[in-house]
Amino acid sequence: MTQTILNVENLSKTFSTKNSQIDVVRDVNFEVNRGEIFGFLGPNGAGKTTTMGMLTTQIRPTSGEIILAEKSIWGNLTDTRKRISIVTQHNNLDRGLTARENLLFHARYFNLPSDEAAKRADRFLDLMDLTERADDRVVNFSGGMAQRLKIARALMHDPDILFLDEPTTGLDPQSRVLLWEEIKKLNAQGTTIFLTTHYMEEPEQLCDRVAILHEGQLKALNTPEELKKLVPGQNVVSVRTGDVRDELLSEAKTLPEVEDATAEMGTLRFYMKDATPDLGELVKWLRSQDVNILSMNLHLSTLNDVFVHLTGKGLEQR
Ligand SMILES: Nc1ncnc2c1ncn2[C@@H]1O[C@H](COP(=O)(O)OP(=O)(O)OP(=O)(O)O)[C@@H](O)[C@H]1O
Repeated sequence: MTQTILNVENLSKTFSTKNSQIDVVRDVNFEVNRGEIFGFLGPNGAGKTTTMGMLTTQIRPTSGEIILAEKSIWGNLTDTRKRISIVTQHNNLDRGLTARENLLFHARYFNLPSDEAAKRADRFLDLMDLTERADDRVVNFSGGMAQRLKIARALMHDPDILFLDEPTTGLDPQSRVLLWEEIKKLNAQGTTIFLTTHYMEEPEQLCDRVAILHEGQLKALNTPEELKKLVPGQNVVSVRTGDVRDELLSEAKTLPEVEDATAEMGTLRFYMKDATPDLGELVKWLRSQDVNILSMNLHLSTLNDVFVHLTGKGLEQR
């Protein structure tokens, strides 16, 4: 049976600056199930880090409630902080210590007996593929290794839920894929994971469910497969062109094969009705409209298409 570990109810955060107030998170509601990988997807500035800050007791909400395992997170902060763990975007490892020393130091902070700490350090170094580098100083680690070590450290006190803030930002593609594999392994061993990301591939690869955040509001929440069904036709033709005129878009929407059309940053997107659309007809029409086609591709809908469909903007766009 599905068990809820985290309930977020009517969560809002307004920051006050000198001249104005900014509503960064606006009445957000969701639940995270025990054992799942829950993704929080949105472009830069959507409010993901602020939400994570509230879920991990680092930022006080303006209003709303956060319940972890049936208790308000604000009731007993020491207890809450034992039950959660967060891996932030900053490299806050002690670079002068070895990988293993970083883990043992963290364990001391949580008062773990030293034999238990040593066992756990071995286990998590192994899980994160760092055993061979366990006694090397962190100063020599690559970005991917440092990120894996931060996750190993976060596991040392056996949290109920692990928060990962944009875990693969700044990593090269190979390290990103490796980290995805480590996260999957970790989840297969029972760890509940909440992760924020602005990469659409990440939740497609990793997450059981994904919440889509735009300008502080939750736009949709479901499995990646169900979210993709929100895109009409589920087949998308993207045409990159320098020139996207308003009248072009409204005419595109009336084409017989086209269910819907959007434009963002010099790219026209045609949501096709048919699974095997006649691209020749589309090209003919684009030429008749004097559209300069820089590139064109047909793909099954992605989470970026879902985002564009819901917000009119791409994930790369603010
Ligand atoms: N302490 C603060 N005071 C004022 N504004 C803030 C503060 N913290 C964040 N913001 C603003 O809130 C908005 C959302 O920021 P947040 O970092 O939560 O977004 P994000 O989705 O995590 O994006 P990113 O990936 O860029 O971190 C941004 O416009 C940011 O400038």
